[in-house]
Amino acid sequence: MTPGVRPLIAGNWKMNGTLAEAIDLARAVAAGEAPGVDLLVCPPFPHLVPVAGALLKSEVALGAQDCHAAASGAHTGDVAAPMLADLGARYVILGHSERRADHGESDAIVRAKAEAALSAKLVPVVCVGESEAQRLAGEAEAVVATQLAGSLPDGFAAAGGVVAYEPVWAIGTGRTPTEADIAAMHARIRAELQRAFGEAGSKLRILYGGSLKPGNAKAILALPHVDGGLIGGASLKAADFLAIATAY
Ligand SMILES: O=C[C@H](O)COP(=O)(O)O
Repeated sequence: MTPGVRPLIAGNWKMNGTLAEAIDLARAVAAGEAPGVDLLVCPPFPHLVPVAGALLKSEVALGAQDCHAAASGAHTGDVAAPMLADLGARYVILGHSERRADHGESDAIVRAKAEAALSAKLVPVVCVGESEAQRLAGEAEAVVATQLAGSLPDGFAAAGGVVAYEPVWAIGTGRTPTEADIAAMHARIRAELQRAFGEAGSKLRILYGGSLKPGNAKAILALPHVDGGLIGGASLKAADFLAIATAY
């Protein structure tokens, strides 16, 4: 963790669950307690409105998993950032490796989407991370630095933007980098944020994502510059999600 920075524990529900399951999950998370920690859940688009309703009387924030770079227009099947803000979302995940892979999202596209999010007063959660081949080649930090340089827009720091480091090979696999490797990468991301945004970059939240579970959360979340987590699989069980959130 970074001294003086309030941790963020975010659940990325990806493309999972029925509507009834989403509402039950949201209610269970809302009923939990994680003192000193910000909680965020990011359901699939069709579940955003009912989940917003389930979270109404709680402190748990709502986020989406993507937005379009344009504020409106002829983009069949897409969702604009102002629409998300309108229904109560406060955050939007952008540039997740699954979107980079499934939809060919480049750093430039992610940056354009982040600009749209900022314009709509949404906090972007910009994901970066290397492939296994890149890590084995010793390129992990350089790859992530390039992604950050290409993906983060002006105004990112002023809006309290969030970076999520997610090694692609650790997502949904049960594998994680060593604690030393996570700490080294988060230190590098911190240095890049400070280079880009000056002092404001010192306090931006840097999340770790990739097979974060109740069993490894305490050790990983205690590392320097790890200011929370972006959680996939384990966020689909309220007990596991809350166990991670209370691991500090
Ligand atoms: O956005 C979340 C990440 O992709 C991590 O997913 P995971 O916790 O299932 O490995």
